[in-house]
Amino acid sequence: ANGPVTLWARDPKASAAMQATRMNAARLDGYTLPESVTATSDLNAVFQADTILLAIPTQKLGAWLGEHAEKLRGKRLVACCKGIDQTTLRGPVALIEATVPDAIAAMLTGPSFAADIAGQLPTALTLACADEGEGPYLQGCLSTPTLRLYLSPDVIGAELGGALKNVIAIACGVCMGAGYGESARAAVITRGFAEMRRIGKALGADPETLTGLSGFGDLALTCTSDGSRNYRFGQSIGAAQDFDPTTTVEGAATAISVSNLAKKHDLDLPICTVVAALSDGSITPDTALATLLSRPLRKE
Ligand SMILES: NC(=O)C1=CN([C@@H]2O[C@H](COP(=O)(O)OP(=O)(O)OC[C@H]3O[C@@H](n4cnc5c(N)ncnc54)[C@H](OP(=O)(O)O)[C@@H]3O)[C@@H](O)[C@H]2O)C=CC1
Ligand SMILES: O=C(CO)COP(=O)(O)O
Repeated sequence: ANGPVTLWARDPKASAAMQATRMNAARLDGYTLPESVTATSDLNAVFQADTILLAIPTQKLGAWLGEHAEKLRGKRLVACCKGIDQTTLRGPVALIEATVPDAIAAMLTGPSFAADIAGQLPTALTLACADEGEGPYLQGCLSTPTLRLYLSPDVIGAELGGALKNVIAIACGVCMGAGYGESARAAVITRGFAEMRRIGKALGADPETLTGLSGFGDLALTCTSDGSRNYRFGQSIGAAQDFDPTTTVEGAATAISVSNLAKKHDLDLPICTVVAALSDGSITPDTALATLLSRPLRKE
């Protein structure tokens, strides 16, 4: 809405259809693109911009950045994806910093279904940027009358909140799909949030960030709504139903990254660990439940 904006998609047919129909029928049907948006599959149009929002799924982001690193030098690169890369155990901002070191890296994250933003429903997000000069600029140019951005310097906390809430959302979906009940789901949200804070502490996040929109806020949305693909993926595991394998479910891959982070930093992360095993089908929901309930009793 604050365009002009170029919307790049790798598929020329998809971008041509978007430009012609002003709709993205495959990904976000029913919403009209603002006039200020031009869809293209020409990467040179992207490289002409000074500010680029990256909405490629996290597991694909590192390779894309590596391929185009030279052209991205000095740009403002705002990551919109939520996950932890399995190969490097880095979040999206850390991937940018490692691949394009002289870019200005930022993270846009928080509770926001794409359809809600496209429908101009009121939404509040975190814009995290460690650069004190560029953060307020990005906050200003990406805010709209219905999209309210809160600025944070804590990119590590913002990355972790968005990545980890997807893992906990899968656990909540399993809980509801298997019929374990809403009290159990509340326990998973709360103890999952404890795991998020534990990881945050180990990796140097500001604890306040995880209580904000990018952590608690997104956890609240994603763990309670079947608008979330991660939650629906969990529901399908819980109910032993099929799930469309082409759907983007960031939490499944991120759960494996988190299990590896747990080993690396010697962290006790029981919910994230069972989500990794549930996602690849190596344990059943009942085994996951028994594993969690048989742990030694402890202080809260
Ligand atoms: N949808 C939502 O409500 C929200 C999503 N996010 C985050 O945004 C990120 C993307 O999710 P979302 O847009 O919903 O996912 P979708 O599955 O709807 O779209 C993914 C897009 O990424 C493209 N893509 C995939 N791999 C590559 C690649 N290697 N190179 C270039 N483009 C690629 C796909 O292209 P193609 O069509 O050609 O496959 C597609 O256009 C995720 O991290 C998600 O967590 C964050 C907040 C809200
Ligand atoms: O991140 C999101 C909402 O904030 C979207 O969640 P899903 O990826 O689970 O659909």
